[in-house]
Amino acid sequence: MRRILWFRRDLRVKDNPLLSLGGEVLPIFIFDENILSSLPRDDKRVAFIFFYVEKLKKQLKEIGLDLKVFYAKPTDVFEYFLKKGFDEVVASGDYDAYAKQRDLEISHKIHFRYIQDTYIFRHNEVLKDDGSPYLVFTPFYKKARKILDSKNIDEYPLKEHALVEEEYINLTIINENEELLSSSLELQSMGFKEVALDIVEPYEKLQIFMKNISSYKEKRDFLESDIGSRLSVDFRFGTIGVREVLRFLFENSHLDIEPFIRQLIFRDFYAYLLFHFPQIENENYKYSFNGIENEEKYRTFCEGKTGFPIVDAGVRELIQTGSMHNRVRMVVASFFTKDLLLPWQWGEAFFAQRLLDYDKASNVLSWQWSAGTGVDPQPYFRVFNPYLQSKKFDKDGVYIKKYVKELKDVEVKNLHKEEYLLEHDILNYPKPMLNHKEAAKKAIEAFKP
Ligand SMILES: Cc1cc2nc3c(=O)[nH]c(=O)nc-3n(C[C@H](O)[C@H](O)[C@H](O)COP(=O)(O)OP(=O)(O)OC[C@H]3O[C@@H](n4cnc5c(N)ncnc54)[C@H](O)[C@@H]3O)c2cc1C
Repeated sequence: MRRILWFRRDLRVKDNPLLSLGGEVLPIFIFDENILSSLPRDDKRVAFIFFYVEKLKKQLKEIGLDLKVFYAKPTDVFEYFLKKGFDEVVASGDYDAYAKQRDLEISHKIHFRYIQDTYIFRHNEVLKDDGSPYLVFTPFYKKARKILDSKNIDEYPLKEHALVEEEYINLTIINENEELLSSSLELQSMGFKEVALDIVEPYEKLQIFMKNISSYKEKRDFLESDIGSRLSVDFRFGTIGVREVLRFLFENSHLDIEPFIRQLIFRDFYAYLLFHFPQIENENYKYSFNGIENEEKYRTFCEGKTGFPIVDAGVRELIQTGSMHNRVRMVVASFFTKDLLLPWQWGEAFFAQRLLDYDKASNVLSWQWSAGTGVDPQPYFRVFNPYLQSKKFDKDGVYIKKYVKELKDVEVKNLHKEEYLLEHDILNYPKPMLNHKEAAKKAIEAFKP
């Protein structure tokens, strides 16, 4: 068997099912021109992926293999391989519409084999007794948890492979005339800039996180302590496998690991819903109301100048770091869809452009959850009060003051008070752009089925 091993969301050697097949192989990674061409030249994700692609190449060399790296449209890459006598291409699944269509087109050229890696469960592994997909998380979680007790965490053994002869040193570019060009393997060859990244290796994150895992449930929402694992970006690009994390957790089962396992299963649930209900990528699952387009409100939000401290801090954190605390994502998405009544798709796209851990399933489903329009959403009449949220989860205003410097001299208690913010001028910081109570009332009316 001659196989192309297509690394995509699994940028690692350890416990990678791609490397458990054996035979003659050509490992590849494609910087997808269709996706990259619209990104800013200093996109942090491209730099992050590049860092791990180089690392993967090194790791593969250590086991006698290598990685051929392309900057091209994936269909052009497989066109190139057509005459080279490969039996199949193997890759782990990707559930969003673009990825599915891309894989379908490639499967018309070469036999395409999916393997399970990105998620804990296959899309058809956790079903109701009548064979239909679950629509509510808790029963999904209960069934998934039973399966997990007996399987899905074993490590894939690394097999012996023979490396297909190819040129591996350089970056292979396929241009618009389908010509193959060779360039040095660096970000600049694709037109991107080096970006300073604060990369912490996933194993190190896991070690740090395990020290706090017992207080994860109780403290994960609090912004100052911020004790989350920060592994979302690693799950996104497979720089650590979810099976490995689960094995590690089970080895520490004397600690309170369940709340964290629940979140991992949540991630699976969202991908599962996107697989079974692909239309939710763009459309509401529930209720027809879909926000009111308003460019001006949108711009104010994107600049982090709504006058709502917790919302502005979240937006600015995202712009500066490529991340946002989970609790703040929930507050921001609620504010966006309910207070501002903007279409959730706009907010989803705003996050998509900036989140380092951007994942179509988690992002779309979370935005639809916040808007109350998703498969298993919060009730449409639940509107987060941004002031109460910040009072509870950022009591001392540490998070807010970190990202909204204009508020550094404001007394902490006033950061959480609408009347104060509406009535006082704060140098260089706007007044709240709306009254929350009135906005919440309007939202409930608008979303009411
Ligand atoms: C509006 C909105 C948009 C979001 N967009 C994304 C996204 O694009 N990519 C993404 O990975 N997560 C997204 N999330 C979920 C969550 O905010 C992040 O996974 C989390 O903040 C990552 O931090 P962590 O790794 O420290 O998480 P931890 O608290 O350590 O959780 C462990 C892992 O569980 C998973 N997880 C945790 N919470 C959720 C959740 N609510 N939904 C799905 N998976 C979860 C993640 O893979 C995470 O790494 C979004 C949440 C909201 C409310």
